[in-house]
Amino acid sequence: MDHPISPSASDPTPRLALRLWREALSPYKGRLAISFGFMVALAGAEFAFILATQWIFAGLSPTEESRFTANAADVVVWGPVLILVLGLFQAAVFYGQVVTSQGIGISLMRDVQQKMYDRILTLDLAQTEGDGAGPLVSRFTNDMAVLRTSLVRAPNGVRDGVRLIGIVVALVVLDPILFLAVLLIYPVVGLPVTWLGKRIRHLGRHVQRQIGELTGVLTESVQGRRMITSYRLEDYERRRLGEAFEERHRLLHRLLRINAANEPVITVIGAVAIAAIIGIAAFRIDAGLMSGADLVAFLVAMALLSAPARGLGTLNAALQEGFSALERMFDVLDRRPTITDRPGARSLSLPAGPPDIRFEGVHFAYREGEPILRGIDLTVPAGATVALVGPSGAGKSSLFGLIPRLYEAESGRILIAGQAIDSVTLASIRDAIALVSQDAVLFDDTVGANIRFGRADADDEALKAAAVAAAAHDFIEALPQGYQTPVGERGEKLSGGQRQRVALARAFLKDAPILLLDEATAALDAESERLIDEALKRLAAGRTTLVIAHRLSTVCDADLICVMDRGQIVETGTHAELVAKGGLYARLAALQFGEAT
Ligand SMILES: Nc1ncnc2c1ncn2[C@@H]1O[C@H](COP(=O)(O)OP(=O)(O)OP(=O)(O)O)[C@@H](O)[C@H]1O
Repeated sequence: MDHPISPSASDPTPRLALRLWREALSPYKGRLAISFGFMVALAGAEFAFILATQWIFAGLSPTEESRFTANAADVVVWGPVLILVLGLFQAAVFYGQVVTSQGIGISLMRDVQQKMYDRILTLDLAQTEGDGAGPLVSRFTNDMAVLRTSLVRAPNGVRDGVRLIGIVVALVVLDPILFLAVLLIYPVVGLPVTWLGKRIRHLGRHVQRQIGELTGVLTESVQGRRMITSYRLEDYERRRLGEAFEERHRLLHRLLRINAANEPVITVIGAVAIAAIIGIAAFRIDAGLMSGADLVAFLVAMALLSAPARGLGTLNAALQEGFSALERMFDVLDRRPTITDRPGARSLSLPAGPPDIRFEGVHFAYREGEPILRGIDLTVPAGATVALVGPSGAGKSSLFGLIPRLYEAESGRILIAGQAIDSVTLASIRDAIALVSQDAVLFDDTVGANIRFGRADADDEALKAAAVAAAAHDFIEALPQGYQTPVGERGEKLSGGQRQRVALARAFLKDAPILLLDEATAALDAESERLIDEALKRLAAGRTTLVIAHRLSTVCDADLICVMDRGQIVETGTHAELVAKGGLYARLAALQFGEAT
């Protein structure tokens, strides 16, 4: 696996942002431009709103001669209209901005999801199975959720930035000197708020930790009732728990006081700031450098400033979280499969009849140093049925997995019709193999669709013929919607035996020359067992079949039985030969098939 993007000492954010742009955002250039246009329009509307208040208040200020100034008549008519129009315009661009920019986020998520899934489909099984599956699924669930939050907040942050610029320009236009004064005042009055915020977070963590400790003590104490009662430790425990309850009470009270102080402190600070502004403004108005209307507009602008300023304050945290989720998602996109077609690989060329399969000195391990298959030599003659038996963990399923190249052998060769499987294309090998596994994997679709996975272009006649051959047609016809009946998640609406027959029908439809059959271990009722047995016989006829056998009837019918133990083939022969030999098979058969042997 290569990981070009890995956490490093240097800040990965610029690199991630660049990559996000190149691989995900650039197709949305047009929509991004529109969305930015809306943001600028919104900022413009706010700017206009501030100046409109100034114009209105300038018009409505009483003068000595009359109750209104000269342009009052205009203001009385047009003031309300202007505010209304600006409000409507703001509402419309706000809506447009949210829909376009968050719409881009939603589309981007779909793209990344699709890309990740496409990548996963190409990966080796080893990279996605077992331990690998959980983290991969979490890329789609947890990381996607985090990314979604960021994708909502990032455009809001840009919008807040643009709005802030508009408001600051308005403040400068109204009175640059007063604006400078605000710039100096704000950091000073802002300090207590920051300090309070830190205290609240600190205390909050403390409370969380104490709750954890208390839970531990409580659990210990409640579970230890037997001990407490028999040793009469009640008083000791009451004191011990009492101290913990008291500590919690004390912490919660502190948190309460500090939380309760938060709002009042903000109010006081706001009052101090506004008082300072009014104080300074009073001097400037008195000196004729500023009008009362300027001051009103200035205060309106200050009020408008707080929302975008708060939004920008929390933007960074949201972005950082989003980027780390994105990094983990890119990591999936950067993975590469190791089992691939060799350059210039040709299709497997198949003989007219079924092909033979040969294993030559095959060694295999999932992890280095833990060999699973150790020197497998095995020939499955063309058209024959070979049964694999052996204790659990012997390596039977692993041997199966090597044939369609789900996993790669460490050494040795596997040949189909004389061609090494790693020299031909993956698609042609997988086309030549029908796999019927014991868990009979069905997807949440109709019965018909599940069979058709065998061969997508099969017509209804072929579909029905396959179902008949698999002894599935009758039960399917009896379902409420016949072939159109949904099977439910993992085929839960069908019985175990029915699921297996659907899986068999799929293999009939695929009509591949090689059959890999992993028999069900779960017991079926006698009727299902008989139907499946007969279907299997029909399916194996004229194909080269390798079967992991769990049933007596299968081993008795096999041309050859290979007994595996700890990664090796330890015995081969027919059922009768192996029973007579009295080795591992004889013991296994006695255990597994009981008196039947
Ligand atoms: N995907 C995997 N990753 C790592 N180890 C695995 C994996 N699959 C199987 N193994 C290990 O390989 C060994 C052989 O397993 P395998 O499934 O091939 O045996 P089996 O003979 O088919 O057993 P069973 O009849 O129980 O299915 C076991 O020790 C198992 O734990």
